[in-house]
Amino acid sequence: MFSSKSQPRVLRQCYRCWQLTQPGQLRTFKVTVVGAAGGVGQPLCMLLRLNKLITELVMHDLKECKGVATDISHICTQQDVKSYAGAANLGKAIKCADIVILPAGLPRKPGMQRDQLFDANATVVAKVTQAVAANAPSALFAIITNPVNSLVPMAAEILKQEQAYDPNRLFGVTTLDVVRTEKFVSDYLNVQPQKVKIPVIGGHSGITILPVFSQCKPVFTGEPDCIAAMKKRIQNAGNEVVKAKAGKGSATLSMAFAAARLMNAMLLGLKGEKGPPECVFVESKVTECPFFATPIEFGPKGIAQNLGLPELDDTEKEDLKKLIPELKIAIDAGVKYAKSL
Ligand SMILES: NC(=O)c1ccc[n+]([C@@H]2O[C@H](COP(=O)([O-])OP(=O)(O)OC[C@H]3O[C@@H](n4cnc5c(N)ncnc54)[C@H](O)[C@@H]3O)[C@@H](O)[C@H]2O)c1
Ligand SMILES: O=C(O)C[C@H](O)C(=O)O
Repeated sequence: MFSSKSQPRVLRQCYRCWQLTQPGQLRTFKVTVVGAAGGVGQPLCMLLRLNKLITELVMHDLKECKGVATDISHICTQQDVKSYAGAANLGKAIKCADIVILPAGLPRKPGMQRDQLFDANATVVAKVTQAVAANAPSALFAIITNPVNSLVPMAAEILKQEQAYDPNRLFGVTTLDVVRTEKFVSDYLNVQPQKVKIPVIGGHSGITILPVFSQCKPVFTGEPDCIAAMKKRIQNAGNEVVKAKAGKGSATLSMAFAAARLMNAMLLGLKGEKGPPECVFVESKVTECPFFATPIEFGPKGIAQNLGLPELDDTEKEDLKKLIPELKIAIDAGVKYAKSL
């Protein structure tokens, strides 16, 4: 185990535990990144080093990630950085984490669909889910690993089997779809991306990704043809990156940015502050799909409020009708797999 504060270890107690014993101290937060040595994991850890709400950043990977952790620990922000390698150390890495974020597993190669990753990545997510149930059942658990549409329902089922399921604490990360949409819309409208607010609902694959242009702020001024083209680009943006990387993986840096943004909203919620809502794939009753991404407000126990379906125009209602059967199939595949374990 690597620890940035490992000298002298005998005299030290965990900074987070020490802080919690101090009168008047605010809550501190431990975030564990599982898959931390990977393409998404490394830049995500770097961005999380900049988050003042995190007091302990723990990196875990099957591979040795001491080098990356040492490197990242030299960034001059106040945080304890630890790293663990190997399946045997997963429990220790996760123990008592406030948030576990999971970018572990295989990325796509050109020509692949996300659901073709299911066989390889279901095993990874299942193992990590069991470890979360055993070591950090109160943690918020955010899954980046693809296919999100199947692996999040699968994780929910495993958590139920382990009697550790709280639907307010399990999330599929779809923030990259929102980040992309904000960027493409801001370029079109010629405004700053930070000024654009637009919900992206549904799931995280093809037509299940539904950007709700009718609710865009500022108002999206494009004609229907332009909206259709932009919607298609958003739904295929993952492919755009996979193709451009030509066999060297899928989106990593933009994903890290998106996940760091989501982590900040969740941490603000945990701290009891009202952060910005973010669209996330969660257990849901807003449509016929048992899991669905809608804008979520975070609080001290995870989901504080699901803001539900935004108002939709006629085209968006049609798109919603089309996406539901596809999303249901993906959800069922995850649940079926979990039940077969
Ligand atoms: N939700 C999204 O929007 C989104 C965006 C980008 C990538 N992804 C997904 O994220 C995943 C990771 O992508 P990447 O580019 O970082 O891949 P990568 O291959 O670069 O990194 C994955 C890392 O996971 C580690 N790993 C594998 N199994 C593990 C286990 N059981 N425990 C701990 N670590 C383990 C590997 O050693 C590796 O370091 C992929 O499934 C990809 O499709 C999702
Ligand atoms: O496209 C992928 O496979 C990775 C990710 O889901 C993305 O949207 O970029």
